Amino acid sequence: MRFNKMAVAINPQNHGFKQFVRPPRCKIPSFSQLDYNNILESSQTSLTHSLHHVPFEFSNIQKSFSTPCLSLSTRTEEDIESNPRVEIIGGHHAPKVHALVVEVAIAMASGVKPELLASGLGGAYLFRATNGNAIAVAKPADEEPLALNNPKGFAGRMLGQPDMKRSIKIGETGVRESAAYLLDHDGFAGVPPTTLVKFSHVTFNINNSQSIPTSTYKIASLQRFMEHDYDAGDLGASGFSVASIHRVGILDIRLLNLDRHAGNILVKHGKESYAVDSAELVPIDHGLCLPESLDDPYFEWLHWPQASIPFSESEMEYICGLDPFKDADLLRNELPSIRESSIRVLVVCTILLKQAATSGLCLAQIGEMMTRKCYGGLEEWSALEKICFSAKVNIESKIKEDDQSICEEKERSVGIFQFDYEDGDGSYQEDEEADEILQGSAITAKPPKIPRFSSVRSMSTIANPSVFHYEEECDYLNNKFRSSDTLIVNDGGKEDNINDSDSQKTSAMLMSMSFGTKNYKNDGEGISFGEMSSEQWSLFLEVFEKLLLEAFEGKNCMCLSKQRLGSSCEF
Ligand SMILES: Nc1ncnc2c1ncn2[C@@H]1O[C@H](COP(=O)(O)OP(=O)(O)OP(=O)(O)O)[C@@H](O)[C@H]1O
Repeated sequence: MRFNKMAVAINPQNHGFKQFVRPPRCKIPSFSQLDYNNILESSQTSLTHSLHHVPFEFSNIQKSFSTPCLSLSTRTEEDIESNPRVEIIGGHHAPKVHALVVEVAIAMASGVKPELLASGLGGAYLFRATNGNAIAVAKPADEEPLALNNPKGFAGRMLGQPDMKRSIKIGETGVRESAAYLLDHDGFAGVPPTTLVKFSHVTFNINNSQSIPTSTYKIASLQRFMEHDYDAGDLGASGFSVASIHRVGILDIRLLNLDRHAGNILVKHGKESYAVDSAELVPIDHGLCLPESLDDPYFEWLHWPQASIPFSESEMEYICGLDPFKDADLLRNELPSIRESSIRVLVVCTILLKQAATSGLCLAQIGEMMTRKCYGGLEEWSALEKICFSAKVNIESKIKEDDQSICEEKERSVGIFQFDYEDGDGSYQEDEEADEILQGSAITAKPPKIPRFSSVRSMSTIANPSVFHYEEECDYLNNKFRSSDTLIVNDGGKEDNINDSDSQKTSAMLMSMSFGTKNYKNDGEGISFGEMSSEQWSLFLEVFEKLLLEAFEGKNCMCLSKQRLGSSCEF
């Protein structure tokens, strides 16, 4: 097929592609003259890019050679229904993705079939144009590593079950690929155009063993194919520029990338061949970004010397310009299937990046703060996790105090049982005494009682987290949660034992800590933020930012970079 015989027209009324009938002797612009991107982006088309919507003029393709969809006039509805199709289903407003989808649609219309790529653990397929040039890489959700239809022998789990990482569910990596591209503002890190699509009637892998009826469509990520010479694993890092590594690292920190191994950085040499610094790095494979809880990231660049060089002025400008709340809204609008818990991880990590960079930390130091350590087979929480845990405990105690005040207020206003709590002078008794009264009392209906936290810690801790101490707070919580006979009466009057579910988990978590060294051991569950109400979330962020500031005190990037680089390393 010669592309200069093809024309694309947009119908502004329905924002879709309109069948295009060329008037006689009308000049058709050549493919190169068509500014694909501008036409497609300005149309704001967000509808199906199905083949029967894409108009073609095929001058040199024989009908017998092509797929039925090429003959617009003779197609029946049935033909059209079974034609291969591709449509965008997430990230509609990302730049350059409409053009990509159209190119793939055209290729499919020409009978091109996706080719399974050998590398990677998941099903990744290459789409080529009819001239053989690679256009895009598609990764169907049900062919991810461990998923049902994985073509490389790593199948078995149902969609929605935990992926290779517990904090990401199977079948949900494609949406993360699309998110990474959306969040890579102005192509800062160079993530190739990526979108979430639905392929219908396209031949991908189906494992025969499954008894479930097969569907005619697959959800997949679709990414622009990037020409490259190697991946970073084939080369030493010394040929990469500081800037190119920083850009990838900044993205990984914001997105808490759990999978930045060297194979996920493509390397393209500059025109002036193999000169140092001329290599362009292209980050791919962002399926394990934005976990639903804090997790252990993998940053290949962490020990590359370039990561210890301070951020440049322009990098600082980019970092300072990041707005985590705008980014969160962008994801909510463009990719509604991304869970709030993942969006909150993005917010936390972006705040960390911004504060750390303004405090003078370099990429390696920030990456280290986010990475768990392993001692003798035991995993220790990362510094970021410790700070988040601390902020969570801090706000939990405030929330419980608030709940308690509400309960007390209720009691006062109802006016019953009040005598049980009051001293002779009418003042309220301290926790222990009140507990004794409650447990020993013969009253049938117990008033609501929530475990209290030290009143001394109350609001002042929230207002000034610097007075918060892990040991004090955690010892207190441990003691509280250890007493199995403590009861809560919730609003509905139903009794719950405090030793179940969340409280038990919290208790176990607290018990597993070594307070002397603050070597908090990880119990496998990451810290998550999804369960917080919006008020709790705002409060959490307030405390988190204050604790972060404290953590950065005394750290100096330059000292560390000297240590790391020695004297022979120059960039
Ligand atoms: N945008 C792209 N441009 C060029 N090549 C690509 C692109 N995306 C993927 N590839 C190629 O396809 C291979 C598999 O892709 P990818 O790493 O994304 O798949 P995966 O199954 O998620 O891999 P992994 O096992 O690392 O999780 C890559 O190693 C790379 O060679």
